[in-house]
Amino acid sequence: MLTVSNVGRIFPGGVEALRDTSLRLDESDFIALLGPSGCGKSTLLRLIAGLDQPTSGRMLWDGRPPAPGDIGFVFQDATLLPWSTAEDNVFLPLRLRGVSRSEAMPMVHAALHRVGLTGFETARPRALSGGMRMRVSIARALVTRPRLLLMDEPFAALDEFTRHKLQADLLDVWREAGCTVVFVTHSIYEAAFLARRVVLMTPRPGKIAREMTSALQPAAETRLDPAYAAFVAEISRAMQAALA
Ligand SMILES: Nc1ncnc2c1ncn2[C@@H]1O[C@H](COP(=O)(O)OP(=O)(O)OP(=O)(O)O)[C@@H](O)[C@H]1O
Repeated sequence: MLTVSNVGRIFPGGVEALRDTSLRLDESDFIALLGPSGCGKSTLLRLIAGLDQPTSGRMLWDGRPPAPGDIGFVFQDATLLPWSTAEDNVFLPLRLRGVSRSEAMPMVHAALHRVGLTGFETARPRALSGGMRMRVSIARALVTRPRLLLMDEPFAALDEFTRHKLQADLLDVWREAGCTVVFVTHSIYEAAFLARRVVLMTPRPGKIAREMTSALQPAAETRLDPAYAAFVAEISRAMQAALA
């Protein structure tokens, strides 16, 4: 889908956020960008989204470059419009593209259903829990049927129980939607649970230290699988070595 080729990003003022970074994104892949604060994860995600341009290197899309709606973005904060209902928040990206309300509603309701929010269409954000607000945010990103879903620490502010539930549900959503996911996280446990490929990044300057492939079949019960514990240990060792 996308080849990131020897990309660097130096910000005005001289901070080298990314150096010589290469990464391939395939159709239907699930990639975690894992590393400590400041290693350039968000910078790389913004470059993939086209929200920022590299200082050096190239981003090469296979076939046509993404059109509006081909990329969905989910942030740590759900960033919902507080005065709008769940339905209207999910409608927003379609409304901005000129889709009428009557044409959009079946798609909006399908997206809300996909994240388990049927029955909450007319609820406003303040009436929803943190996990439910994040579900609305994911539905809003899915409603345009993106080929690529970019997620920047979306579950970091949630409690552990809610986080585990959303992680398991995200795997179902990913399988159903068939899109490619790039998921930024600080958590080794989260990366090991979700991703097919875990990309380890290190700071100063931000770069990719190593890429690891998962042998797990991701599912809710994966957390109890000794192979999951072994993968977590393997990533921890690799991260320690990369940061040494
Ligand atoms: N717009 C900017 N201008 C200057 N420096 C920046 C800018 N954005 C990011 N940086 C710097 O680039 C480096 C990488 O930042 P980035 O946010 O990509 O890291 P990160 O791995 O996502 O960190 P975190 O996990 O804390 O979000 C950091 O040193 C950061 O301070």
